[in-house]
Amino acid sequence: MGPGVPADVLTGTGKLSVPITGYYKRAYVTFLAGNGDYVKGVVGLAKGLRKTKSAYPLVVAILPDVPEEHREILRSQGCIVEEIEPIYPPENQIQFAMAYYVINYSKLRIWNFEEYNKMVYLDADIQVFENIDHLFDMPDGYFYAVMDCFCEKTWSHTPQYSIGYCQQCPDKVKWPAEMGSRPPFYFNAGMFVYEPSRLTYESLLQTLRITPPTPFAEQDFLNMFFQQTYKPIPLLYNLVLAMLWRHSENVELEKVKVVHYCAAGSKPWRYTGKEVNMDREDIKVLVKKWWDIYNDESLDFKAEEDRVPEGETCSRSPIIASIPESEICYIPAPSAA
Ligand SMILES: O=c1ccn([C@@H]2O[C@H](COP(=O)(O)OP(=O)(O)O)[C@@H](O)[C@H]2O)c(=O)[nH]1
Ligand SMILES: OC[C@H]1O[C@H](O[C@@H]2[C@@H](O)[C@H](O)[C@@H](O)[C@H](O)[C@@H]2O)[C@H](O)[C@@H](O)[C@H]1O
Ligand SMILES: [Mn+2]
Repeated sequence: MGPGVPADVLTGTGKLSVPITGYYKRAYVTFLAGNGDYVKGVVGLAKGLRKTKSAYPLVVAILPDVPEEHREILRSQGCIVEEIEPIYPPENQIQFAMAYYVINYSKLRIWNFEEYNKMVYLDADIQVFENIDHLFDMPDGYFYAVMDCFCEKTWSHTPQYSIGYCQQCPDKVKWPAEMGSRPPFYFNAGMFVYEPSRLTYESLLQTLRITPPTPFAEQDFLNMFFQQTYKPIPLLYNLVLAMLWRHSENVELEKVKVVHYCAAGSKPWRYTGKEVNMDREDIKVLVKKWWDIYNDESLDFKAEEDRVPEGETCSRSPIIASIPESEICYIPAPSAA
C-alpha cells in the first residue's frame, strides 16, 4: 500500500478503486498578436522549453490577425494554438495606455483556459534556459512573478522615476514619507504563475471595464488586481535585461534560468547591437544563446518522439503521486455528460 493512502480507496488487489479526479492539468502559455516577427520568439520559446525537457506543453493564445502560415509553424513545433478575441480597454480612454501595449490587454483571455489548473505565462520575447517545471508545484492561491525595475526611461511618467526610487534597491533612494506609503511590490508581467478560473476571468473583465488604462496597460492592471495575492519570486525566473546595467549587484547571471529580452533593441530576432546598452558583452552572449536554440534543428518538434502523451500534461495529485505506478489501475471517471 502506498504511504498515507486511505485503506478504503484500495481494492482487495491493492488497486485503486476510485476514479482519479485529482488530476492537475498544467501548461506553459504565451501570447502572439499580428503577422510580424514575434512568431520567431514563440518558436524559440517552444524549442527552449523542449531543450530543458519540460513536461508540459506550450499553449499559444493568438489574436485573429495571426496568419494561418504562422499558426502552422507553431503547430509544427508542437504548440497548442488557441485563438482568442482581442480585449480593448474602455473606448474613450484608450489613449492613456502606451499605444504599443494596448494589444496586451488581450492577454487577460488566458484566465479563461479553464481546462488547465495551473499555467506559467511567458512573453514571446522570453527564453527558458533551465527547467522551471517546479514552479507549477508552488502553493495554489497566489500570483507569482518577478519584481520589475523602475529605472528605465519607460518609467519616466512615474513618481518613483522622478525621485530615483526603485524597489530593486529601496535603501539607495528612500521613499519619502511626505509621498505617502511606499508603492507595493510591482511585478513584470512578462512571466507569471497563475491559476485559470472562470470566476477570476469574469472579475478581471468587469474590473477592466471600470479601470482607466495606464501606460503599462495590462501590466499595471494585473499589478492592481493581484496586489493582495502577489508573491515575488527570484529574478532568476525573469531577468528583465535592464537589471544588468541598473542593478548588476542583484544579478548572478550564471544562475539565471529565464531571460526576458524586453530592453529596447534586445529582441534577438531584430538585434542590431546599435541601441543603447546593446553593445554590452553580456547582451551579445544572451542574444547568441537565444539564436543557438532557435537554429538548433535537433530541437524541432518530432511528432512521435516529442508528443506529450495524453494525460501526461497532468501531474497526479500528491496523494496519488505517493502510490507506486504499479499499484494504480486507472479507471475512467464517470463522464460529466
Ligand atoms: O507585435 C507584437 C507585440 C507583442 N506581442 C506579444 O506581447 C508580448 C509583450 O510585448 P513585448 O514583449 O514586446 O513587451 P516588453 O516586454 O518588451 O515591454 C510579447 O512578448 C508577445 O508575446 C506580439 O505577439 N506581437
Ligand atoms: O503591456 C505592458 C508590458 O509591460 C512589461 O514591459 C516591460 C517593458 O516595457 C520594459 O521596457 C520596462 O522597462 C519594464 O519595466 C516593463 O515591465 C512586460 O514585459 C510586457 O509583457 C507588457 O506586459
Ligand atoms: Mn516582453
